[in-house]
Amino acid sequence: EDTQDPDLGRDFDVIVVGAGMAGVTATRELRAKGKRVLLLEARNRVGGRTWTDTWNGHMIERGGTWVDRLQPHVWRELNRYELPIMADAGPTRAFMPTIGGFGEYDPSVAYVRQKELFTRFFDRSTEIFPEPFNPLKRRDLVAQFDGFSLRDRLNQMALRPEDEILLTSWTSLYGGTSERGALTLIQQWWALSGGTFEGFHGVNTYRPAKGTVSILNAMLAEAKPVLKLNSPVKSVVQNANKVTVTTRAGEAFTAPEVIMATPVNVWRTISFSPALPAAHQEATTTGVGVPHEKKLWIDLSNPTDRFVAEAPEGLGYPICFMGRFNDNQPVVAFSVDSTFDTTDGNAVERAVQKVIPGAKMRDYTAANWHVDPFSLGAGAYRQPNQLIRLHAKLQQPHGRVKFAGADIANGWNGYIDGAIEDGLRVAGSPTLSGPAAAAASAEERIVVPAVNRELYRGLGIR
Ligand SMILES: Cc1cc2nc3c(=O)[nH]c(=O)nc-3n(C[C@H](O)[C@H](O)[C@H](O)COP(=O)(O)OP(=O)(O)OC[C@H]3O[C@@H](n4cnc5c(N)ncnc54)[C@H](O)[C@@H]3O)c2cc1C
Repeated sequence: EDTQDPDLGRDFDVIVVGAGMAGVTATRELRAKGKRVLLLEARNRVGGRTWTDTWNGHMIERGGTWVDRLQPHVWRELNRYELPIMADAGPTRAFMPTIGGFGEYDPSVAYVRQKELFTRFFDRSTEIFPEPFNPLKRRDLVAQFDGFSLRDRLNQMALRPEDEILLTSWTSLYGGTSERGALTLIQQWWALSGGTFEGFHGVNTYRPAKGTVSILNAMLAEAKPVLKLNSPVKSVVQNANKVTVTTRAGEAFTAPEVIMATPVNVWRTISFSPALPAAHQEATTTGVGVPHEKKLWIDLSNPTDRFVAEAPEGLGYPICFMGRFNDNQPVVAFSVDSTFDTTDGNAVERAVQKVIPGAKMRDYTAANWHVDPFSLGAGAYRQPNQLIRLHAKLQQPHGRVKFAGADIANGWNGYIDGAIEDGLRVAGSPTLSGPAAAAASAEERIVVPAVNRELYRGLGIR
């Protein structure tokens, strides 16, 4: 829908490539500054790695879901547009790994031991990230830990097996594998969460009641850019005066400035002239998005109650995390297992039954973010040494081409909040940290359902 001047034609002030949270935020900011903006999106929808969809009559999020007041950029947007949020009701049963299989617990007691272990795991995190929106503030300390994988940290702790398996559902899910993921990113998230277990897990409690897409729709309604869907960009060619962006269909547009708000992993599928700088090439080749991540929505006829299950890494569980968080909603499950074929319904049911023997599946749907050509991975998760080697460089422009996204954000890297933060940054708008972040987190123009932060994930009180 062309809501800007229809005579704009093919020449714009700025072309933004990618209508995820970062690209849409940058677009809104640039429109507020009076720029003529073309927003080019490859898919037939906005949202990218957030995707509010309908399945069997349920509203589901196939990608990013949870938001929290500790995430000031997204919190400010929810308040700005007065978008309602809901709290998950939370599980009534927790299945936690034990050496002999799974133990079933009351959620209020299931996490006592895990809290102790997490707190030890994160040890010096708030010292390493004293200003968590400025990850290189203590570059000297970061340098001591940046080479560590999550697995290195687990090994260093020399845990008893019955304790280690309480952590590896999380280290595998976040890192893709514990070997692949960098310790420093999860340490930074811990610092962003206030350095507590309740904060760290609590950020997965609230969700936009009308879907993550409600944030994007509100921004787009305000910005009214020229938005072209179904327009995958094939090449980005710059000369001294302008940049020409060409879609796979051969449509060409020009602007003096281009913002690449696609996932880092997708850069390698786009032809840049001149070629990308070395750091950008390294990042897109080695990858930052969690590989092989699949998110499934599963309709189980048994069990039908609210539960959560965490499966350890390396013991043959294709699903590492699974739960029903609200009554009468399908079960959500995550997998980072490269061998798990989610097109095979029998394999999916077997994977569920590995965690809950006797479970019965009626139907399921899966999003495989790794094979999706416009994400080539799930949420970002850095690998060891990428923070010091690459982070600052990836935010640098390449001539007239700038880069944005959750994958390269300063604060909540890999989250919706990071995408919004980085959209602000690339558009030259202030980002939030310190007292400004605290003020945004304190905003209460929306109703915030009460939750009990003493309980795992801040269970909703119903
Ligand atoms: C399964 C899953 C669960 C998650 N859970 C959470 C969560 O609970 N909370 C949270 O905060 N975050 C979560 N995340 C992370 C969060 O969704 C992302 O970090 C964030 O949405 C990324 O936003 P972005 O704008 O940086 O990138 P994207 O959302 O990937 O946007 C990039 C856009 O670029 C487009 N594009 C790609 N290639 C081209 C091309 N060649 N031409 C034109 N356009 C192109 C894409 O289609 C896309 O729309 C999750 C992610 C996944 C995958």
